[in-house]
Amino acid sequence: MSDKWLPVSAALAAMQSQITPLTATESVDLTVALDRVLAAPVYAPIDVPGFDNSAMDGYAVRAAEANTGEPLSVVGSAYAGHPFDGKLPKASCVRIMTGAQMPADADAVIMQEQVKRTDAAIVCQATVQAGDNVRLRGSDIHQDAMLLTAGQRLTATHVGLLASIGIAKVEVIRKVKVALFSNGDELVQPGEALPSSSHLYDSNRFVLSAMLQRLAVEVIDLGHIADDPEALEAVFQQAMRSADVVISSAGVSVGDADFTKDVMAKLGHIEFWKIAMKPGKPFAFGQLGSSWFCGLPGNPVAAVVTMDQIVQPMLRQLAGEQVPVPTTFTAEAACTIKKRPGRTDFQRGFFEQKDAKLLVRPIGSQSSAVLTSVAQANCFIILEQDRDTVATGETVTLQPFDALLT
Ligand SMILES: Nc1nc2c(c(=O)[nH]1)N[C@H]1C(S)=C(S)[C@@H](COP(=O)(O)OP(=O)(O)OC[C@H]3O[C@@H](n4cnc5c(N)ncnc54)[C@H](O)[C@@H]3O)O[C@H]1N2
Ligand code: MOO
Repeated sequence: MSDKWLPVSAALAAMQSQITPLTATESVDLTVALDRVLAAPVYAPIDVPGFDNSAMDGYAVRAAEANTGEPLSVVGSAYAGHPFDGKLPKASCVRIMTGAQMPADADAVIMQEQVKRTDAAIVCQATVQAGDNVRLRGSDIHQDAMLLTAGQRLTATHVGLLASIGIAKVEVIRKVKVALFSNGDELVQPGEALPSSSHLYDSNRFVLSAMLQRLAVEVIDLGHIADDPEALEAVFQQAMRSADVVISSAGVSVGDADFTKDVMAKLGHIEFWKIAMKPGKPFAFGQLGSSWFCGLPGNPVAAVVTMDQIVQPMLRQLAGEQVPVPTTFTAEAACTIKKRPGRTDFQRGFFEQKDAKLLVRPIGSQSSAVLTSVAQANCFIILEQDRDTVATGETVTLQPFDALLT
């Protein structure tokens, strides 16, 4: 077990080097495919659109005829799903609606606002180019093109794309199973009365479970465990039998009732338990039989930040996802930002655009016990490990809150 404070990048790299992505797959309906990770690439079986069609309500014409200024007789109509039947005679046009198939020998559509219509004919009032307002077959998706790759996490748009090529079921990696429990004699469950002034509500299990739901993992909620080594051992045994990853909150520091680390070390192997980050310094990572273990710190902000920054990439890798590098921006500090060298700070901040500048400032208390600081913020201000206090106007890195925190 490493007793050193690992830099954040080293902790992430150590975890990344050990995780082998799951390979078991399952076929799921498109209606429940959101956020699942694709097990294989998807190739388009058809062109989209499957036929040339109109982008506007108007008239399908031959551009050369439309530009003569001569009337074009309206010989029929085309609606979405009901094409014009037959050929377009000379000097004529077809009334056409958005999405309707183009008559075979028309090459453009003129919007109805740009024609003068009499009972049976139109005169075009604007110059028409061949191809105007025509959506060509295959202009969105080409048949046989690779539309999505293995390891992509399906967004709402991906679900729409899959529907647009007629796919009703997709092969995805099975869900990662995550067992979660909170720990501490002082904790009381929401809905119950606080028995004394030294009790508080168990918020960590709820915020962590909600964050996990955003990652489409299967959460096995093992509830709240007292500060009792035997009870902890029993829950660890149960968790490691049922889950790929066991996540606990609290008990990883050096207090006399911080048993999590000891029980974990007895049942498995702790790889490291200190990260040079603020908040989130005590964070235990290791192996419990064939499961992984992440021991999150008890302080609520530390639990949230380590779940977002440290556990999330690991769960996504395990889920078979090509894990993207988080988006960051360079911003200007709108005020002094206090910092001591030694740990990478993930300060809760608020960024906004002012003229051509992106300005950011810390928000609320930066104590790791104050959850409202996360609730009011829209980003992390990431201050490098060796950095000292930041003066107003200096450049800092900001990371907008991701889906787990919004
Ligand atoms: N001597 C030292 N003391 C502490 C150190 C240290 O390095 N040396 N590190 C501090 C840091 S940093 C953190 S973070 C905490 C982590 O402590 P634990 O993970 O052992 O957690 P606890 O001590 O049990 O609890 C800390 C704090 O969080 C509250 N808590 C715990 N669980 C929940 C929950 N489910 N919902 C809401 N709040 C929770 C708990 O009541 C405590 O107030 O250690 C520092 N100490
Ligand atoms: O990890 Mo602690 O968060 O600095 O309170």
